[in-house]
Amino acid sequence: MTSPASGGIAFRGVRVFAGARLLLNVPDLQLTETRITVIGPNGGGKSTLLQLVNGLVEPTEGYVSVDGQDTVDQGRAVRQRTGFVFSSPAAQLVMPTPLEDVELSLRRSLRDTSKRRAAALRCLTELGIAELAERSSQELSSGQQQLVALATVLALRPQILVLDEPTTLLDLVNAQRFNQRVEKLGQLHGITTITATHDLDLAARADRTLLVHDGRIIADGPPGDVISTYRHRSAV
Ligand SMILES: Nc1ncnc2c1ncn2[C@@H]1O[C@H](COP(=O)(O)OP(=O)(O)OP(=O)(O)O)[C@@H](O)[C@H]1O
Repeated sequence: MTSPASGGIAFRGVRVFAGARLLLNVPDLQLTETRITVIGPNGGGKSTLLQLVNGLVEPTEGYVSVDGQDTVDQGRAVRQRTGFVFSSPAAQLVMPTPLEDVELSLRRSLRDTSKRRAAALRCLTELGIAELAERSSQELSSGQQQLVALATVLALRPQILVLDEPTTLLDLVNAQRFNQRVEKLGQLHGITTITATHDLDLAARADRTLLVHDGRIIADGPPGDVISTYRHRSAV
């Protein structure tokens, strides 16, 4: 077992500024649960919090570590084990077809092109989208694109998966399908997931939920309690 000081995701004395403006203030946070959800109003700081986990945002003060590795000093190592899925899949799909995008993710870990192609296909198959492999990515629906974006990240077998409002563009059926696949693969491969979401049903399916408001974590604990606090505060 890892020690509480180094295991999981740790924030110590973290403050993020944009100029003089304080965007996020997290004095002390240790995340060791498998499924974590982050909720809160627009502009509260959820994305900033998530992006600190893999060094996409650097703390102005303090530090963030993943299993003892500093997200700034050891950013590359952290990013190798921490996959990030954005709300807009277009940001993550750069190749003409899904198969080529997953192959691109694997270019460093698998040099042999035929093995790489086979691994990319396996990854698409695992997500139930093998039939999309050679379609034009631009012509896929948002839901299909979001699953392909997830495949490009999962291909690298991350230990931690950070999902920033991943189902915003999806209809109810596709959002449920996406969430079920993430959940199933998370359990299958022992992946920790941290998901920012406005979907409170999804937020409830977690071991721990954080409520972020005005750049601070104002509630933290079992999802039911934290969601009630959020609903209570948001009541108009
Ligand atoms: N690069 C940046 N420069 C300046 N301010 C920023 C930057 N990125 C975010 N902010 C500000 O930081 C605050 C937190 O934004 P953030 O995107 O983290 O919130 P959020 O909770 O994810 O919001 P939403 O639910 O709308 O996605 C906002 O006031 C936003 O305007």
